Amino acid sequence: MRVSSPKAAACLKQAVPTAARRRRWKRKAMLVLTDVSGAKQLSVLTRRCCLHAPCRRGVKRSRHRQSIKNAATWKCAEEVCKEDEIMRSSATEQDEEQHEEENNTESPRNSGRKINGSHKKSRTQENQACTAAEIDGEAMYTDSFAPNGVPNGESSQDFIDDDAVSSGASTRLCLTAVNIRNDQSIVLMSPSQKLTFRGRCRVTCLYGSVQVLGFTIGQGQPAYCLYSLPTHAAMSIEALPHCKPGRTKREMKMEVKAVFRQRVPAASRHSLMKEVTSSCSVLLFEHLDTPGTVFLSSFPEYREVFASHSKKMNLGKLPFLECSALTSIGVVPLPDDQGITISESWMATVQELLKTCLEDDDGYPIILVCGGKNIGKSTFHRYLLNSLLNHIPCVEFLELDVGQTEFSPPGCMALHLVTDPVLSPPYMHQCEPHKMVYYGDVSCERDLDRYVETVKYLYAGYTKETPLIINTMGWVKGFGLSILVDLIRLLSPTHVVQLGSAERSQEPAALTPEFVQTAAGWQTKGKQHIQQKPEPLNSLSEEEEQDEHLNLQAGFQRHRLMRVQSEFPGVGDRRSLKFRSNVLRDLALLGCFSQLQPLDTRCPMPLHSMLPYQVPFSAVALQVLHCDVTPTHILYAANASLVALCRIPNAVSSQANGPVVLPQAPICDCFGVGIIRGINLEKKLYYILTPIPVARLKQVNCLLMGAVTIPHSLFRNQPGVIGEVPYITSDYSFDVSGAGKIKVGTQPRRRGHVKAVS
Ligand SMILES: Nc1ncnc2c1ncn2[C@@H]1O[C@H](COP(=O)(O)OP(=O)(O)OP(=O)(O)O)[C@@H](O)[C@H]1O
Repeated sequence: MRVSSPKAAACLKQAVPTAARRRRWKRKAMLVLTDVSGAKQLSVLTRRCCLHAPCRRGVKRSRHRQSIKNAATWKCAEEVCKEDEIMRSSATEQDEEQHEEENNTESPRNSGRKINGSHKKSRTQENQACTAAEIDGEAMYTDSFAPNGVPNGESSQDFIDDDAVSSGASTRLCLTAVNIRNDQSIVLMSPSQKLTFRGRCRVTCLYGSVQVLGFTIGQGQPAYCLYSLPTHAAMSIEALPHCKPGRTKREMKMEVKAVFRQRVPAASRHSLMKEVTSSCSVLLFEHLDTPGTVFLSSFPEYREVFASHSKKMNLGKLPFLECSALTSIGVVPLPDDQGITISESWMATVQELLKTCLEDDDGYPIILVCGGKNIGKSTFHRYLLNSLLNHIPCVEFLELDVGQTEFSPPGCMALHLVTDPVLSPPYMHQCEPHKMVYYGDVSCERDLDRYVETVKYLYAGYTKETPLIINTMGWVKGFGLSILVDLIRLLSPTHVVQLGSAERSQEPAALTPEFVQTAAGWQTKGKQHIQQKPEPLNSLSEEEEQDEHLNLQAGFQRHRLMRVQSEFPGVGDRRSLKFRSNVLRDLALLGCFSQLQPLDTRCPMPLHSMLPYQVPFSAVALQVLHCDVTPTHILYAANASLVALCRIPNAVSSQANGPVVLPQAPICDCFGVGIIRGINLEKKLYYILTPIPVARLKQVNCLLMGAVTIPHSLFRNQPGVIGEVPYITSDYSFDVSGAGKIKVGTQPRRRGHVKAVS
């Protein structure tokens, strides 16, 4: 945001302490969104900034202004947007219907958005539509049939040269892969054959079955979108052995040929037929572009993550295997050692948990996954989720890692009902939670009590009708360990999976039931602690009563400890990560906002060109989490901020003039996040951009702000803006108030210490 008017500068000077203004001016510094309260970004509130939201290219500024003119609640904002016709398509119910229709006739390039159970049908329909189009449209495509210099009509079966792999040179792949159309290839895989790759694709299993990250994709299942992106270890597709009782090899071969007749153009069929065996699996690979990939790759800093040509694919010095039938659709095969390493203990643990889930009659297991940072917790729970989804339709997932969330935006804690396999990094599968609370920071250090209370609130939503997987933080020492002990006591998991590594010199203590019974928690106390306490002479004090209650509530149920050794290269070493966790968080937030994109991937829309909702001050209450902001400054903190859109049980009492400020930070339902992109002081309106469905928005009556910030790339990349770029300046003096950060100590203090101070 620019501070160009003296009025704005004066306003900022008044609002912000002098200490906060001092920061060295860097030429071309982009952000004037600075810290007024230790955790919050501040931006200057001027009418100019609020009203001059940049226009979408091709839409006249005056018309744009007109469209955001009407004061309205969430509901009315929707109507205004409909009238204006430039509202992003996914926001309105009307458009949702339209999307459904579009989905059914979607081309392979457009599909691939995270699909939950209710969409499964449409995905199948989509496949059917695609099949019909393929058959009808055979003549429309030129059959590309020249992989690896093989002339048209011959298959690209090649063999790996081990020396070449170890020397880092590209080599050929021992797979039959044939390019059948511009963006489609058929791959034949023998049992146990593996394809480890980078890139993204839609995969349909036409015959046999394969396994990807623990999930089995078989014949007759819908297409699945696979994202093996350089932010995470490479994904592998492994063909499974299959036999059909009562059928001869010849009959099975005939079945494969029948599939080819249905799906493969005549010109490509012949060479494929030559390679078919009765035990092979047949996969259809399709090029994949989704609104999410197109939106994220529109940011220069993330283009490499999605680049679909091998040279640009951020492979670095990785050897890649030549297979033009795959590279032409955006998939680069790699040697298998680049994929996920599955240790013996990992596999044994998954098998045993599967057995428990499927065979135990004493209710479903509650599985808590824990371990240090970058030890492989997320990769393990993805594999476990996928393995369970092979057998049961739904698994519940409790997200307690606020810094590295799986399905929800960073800073949120959530309970999810997972019905679809997890075959992508978190930023490609952000989805609606069953129950969610905004914690408001990427670490729980600032307020451990709020963290534990939020856990209890979310756990109350667990249906107990499916297995539950709990993802925890990588903070397992000091207070982090106390919190982990609390979690085990409060949630009473049946199984605790503790990941560790032989390569780490200092491993945290084994979380055996005995250890958990005696260790000190943050809110709960261990057995020893209770025994050591002198018997109360009279009645219990209020605090002791609460402790007793928590210990009773915890119940100290004995869990089964399962230790998993992670054995992948660079385990637990942050330096070995190619992408830092803050980059992954930014990607996750952009992933959320990519849901605003139109389905037509040819024209991605930058966020600043989208029409925001307008919300009256009186309709929503505000609060800043983890720090105190005086009510008179709250709008400074709110403008150009990331906000959580929440529902509090009490009605919001409207204030005559200003914003409604909550006295305390509530623990309440959160529906997702948005960006306050402007505030109109005259009309008393917030302008908010959010991908949350309209039906949910109608329930929102509270906006919470925390220490999670808008990705800077959103400010830096505002294409199509002519002249001054909103929110950014290269002409800014850091002598102006608000230009510096106030650093707030985040070390939590023991309860006793807090008391001693008070
Ligand atoms: N079994 C594995 N084989 C190969 N690479 C792995 C494996 N497990 C994890 N990795 C890689 O290590 C990195 C960290 O993995 P992951 O995110 O699963 O760890 P984490 O413990 O959940 O991390 P955090 O503490 O940040 O939550 C990722 O790049 C991931 O792809």
